[in-house]
Amino acid sequence: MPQITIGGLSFRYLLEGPEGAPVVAFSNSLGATLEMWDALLPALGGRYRTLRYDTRGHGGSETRDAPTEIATLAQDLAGLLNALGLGRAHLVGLSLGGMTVQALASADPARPLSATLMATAASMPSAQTWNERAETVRTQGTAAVVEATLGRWFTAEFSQRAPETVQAIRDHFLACDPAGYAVCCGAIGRMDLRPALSAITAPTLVIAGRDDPSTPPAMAQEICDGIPQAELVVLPRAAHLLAVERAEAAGGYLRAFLDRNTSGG
Ligand SMILES: O=C(O)CC1=CCC(=O)O1
Repeated sequence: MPQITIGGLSFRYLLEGPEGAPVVAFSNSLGATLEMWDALLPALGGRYRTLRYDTRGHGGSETRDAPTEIATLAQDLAGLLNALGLGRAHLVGLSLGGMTVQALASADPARPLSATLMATAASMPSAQTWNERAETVRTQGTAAVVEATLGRWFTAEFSQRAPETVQAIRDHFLACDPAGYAVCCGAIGRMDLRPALSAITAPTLVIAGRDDPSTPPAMAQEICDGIPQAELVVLPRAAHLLAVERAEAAGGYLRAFLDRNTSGG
């Protein structure tokens, strides 16, 4: 898979789809990789050029083991789009990826053609909780938190029905660099994007999972309340990693939203 250097760090990415088509860029959640979008992408029907990448410190992307903010993750995404000559794009992120998209869309409102924020939040309690999780992972690896994490990411029903899918996500999570994971925990703990939400002028779709214990629908509602042009969808039978668990449904809402916000769509 290709690598590209942004700000002195090497990032793993995947650019697919017809050249010249509108670009849709995808940003992954904490402890996942660009493969988390595999099941959702077919819903876009080959109409879009899709860019996926591993967030710094995840999968095949490097990180610096130093305090890092969500704004820095947003600069990574902007730098990647610029380096690939892609410019404006529809931005899609889940959880940490959704925080990255909120930060980029508020810092540079002209950048997104639209923003889709899945299972995410503008602030997450509490800094202490995130620091404790970071410390656990630094000292014991991601294995120490994998069971609890998968319990938040998937409903019990889905874990029983799709064990191979869950296993693939588990494998990526276990392979995540502990420092990369911990650095992002610190960024989430310090994050407060709420004052910046009103700067987002792009059409915005917020998708929440009704059964998501990590970023429940109330957090999605808070985002919607802060963004002038936001619409909310709450998916039933969906825990946190709804782009995997409800790939078809989430992909269907995304596709309809993108089509509505693409000229000629
Ligand atoms: O790890 C979790 O359960 C919740 C989470 C917060 C940010 C993210 O990407 O995942």
